[in-house]
Amino acid sequence: MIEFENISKRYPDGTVAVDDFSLQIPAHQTTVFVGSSGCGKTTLLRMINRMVEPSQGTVRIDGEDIESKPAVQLRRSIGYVMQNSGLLPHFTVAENIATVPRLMGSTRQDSHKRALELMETVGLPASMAQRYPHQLSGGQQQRVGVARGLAADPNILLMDEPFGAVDPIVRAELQEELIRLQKELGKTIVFVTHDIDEAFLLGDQVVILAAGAQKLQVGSPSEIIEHPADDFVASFIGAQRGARALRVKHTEHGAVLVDGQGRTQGRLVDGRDSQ
Ligand SMILES: Nc1ncnc2c1ncn2[C@@H]1O[C@H](COP(=O)(O)OP(=O)(O)OP(=O)(O)O)[C@@H](O)[C@H]1O
Repeated sequence: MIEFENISKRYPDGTVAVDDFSLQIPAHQTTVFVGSSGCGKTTLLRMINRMVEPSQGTVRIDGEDIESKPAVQLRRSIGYVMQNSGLLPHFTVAENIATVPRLMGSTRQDSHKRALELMETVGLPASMAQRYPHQLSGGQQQRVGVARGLAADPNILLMDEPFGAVDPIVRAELQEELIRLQKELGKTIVFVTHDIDEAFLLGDQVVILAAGAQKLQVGSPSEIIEHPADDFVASFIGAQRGARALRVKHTEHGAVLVDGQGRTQGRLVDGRDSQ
């Protein structure tokens, strides 16, 4: 479990990016920080692996204050995937993935083997191992980024808008792939996005944030959709429009559900809760 306790971050120029933020992030689940640009999502994420040091407060991992751990060691033990994959342009795919195991002391041969295993895990053919990042599509580069994030077999994986720069079709593919991976690996994932649909799709716990990392609501997607904390959250999650504004339409073959654009989304099979 990751805990933020009364965390604030004031940057040297005086910007208060995070103002007294507390949260518990359960292990083996996906927690998503969602909010508009500049609300402090990246700052929060980077305080988990000490890329950013808080001005006040404590971050704990499994009960232990992370300040007690050397920053470099902590950073290497936590996976980090960022928006533009962050791949080293003069390293091949395999070399990019193998960097972390190499830094952690694995032999060249073992690290290469690990890189090939991870390529398979994230759905990349082994034939791409010797390519350079510029010889891959944006979606493939992001897969390499995810493989690299997993290379140290971390318990925690931090993902900062990892699918923000790819087109919607590839994005949907990567999201499905992450859901599949997470079922298999059960990591503690902390994911940052400004896309509420992505947050609801991927998050077990969704944290809706406003400026200064102010928590507007924390809950499962169902809790938030069923009980938005206030009108602002209701409007932010699009409760009254688009894919979440479902209406019942009666047809001669029974009731169907129609979204805000009038498109049929499914058939109403039963009035009771179903799991
Ligand atoms: N190194 C820095 N020095 C000064 N201010 C910073 C620094 N990094 C971030 N900020 C400011 O802190 C606030 C929060 O930034 P942060 O990057 O955490 O937000 P974000 O929610 O991740 O935004 P985005 O979605 O645009 O990436 C913003 O006002 C930003 O300008």
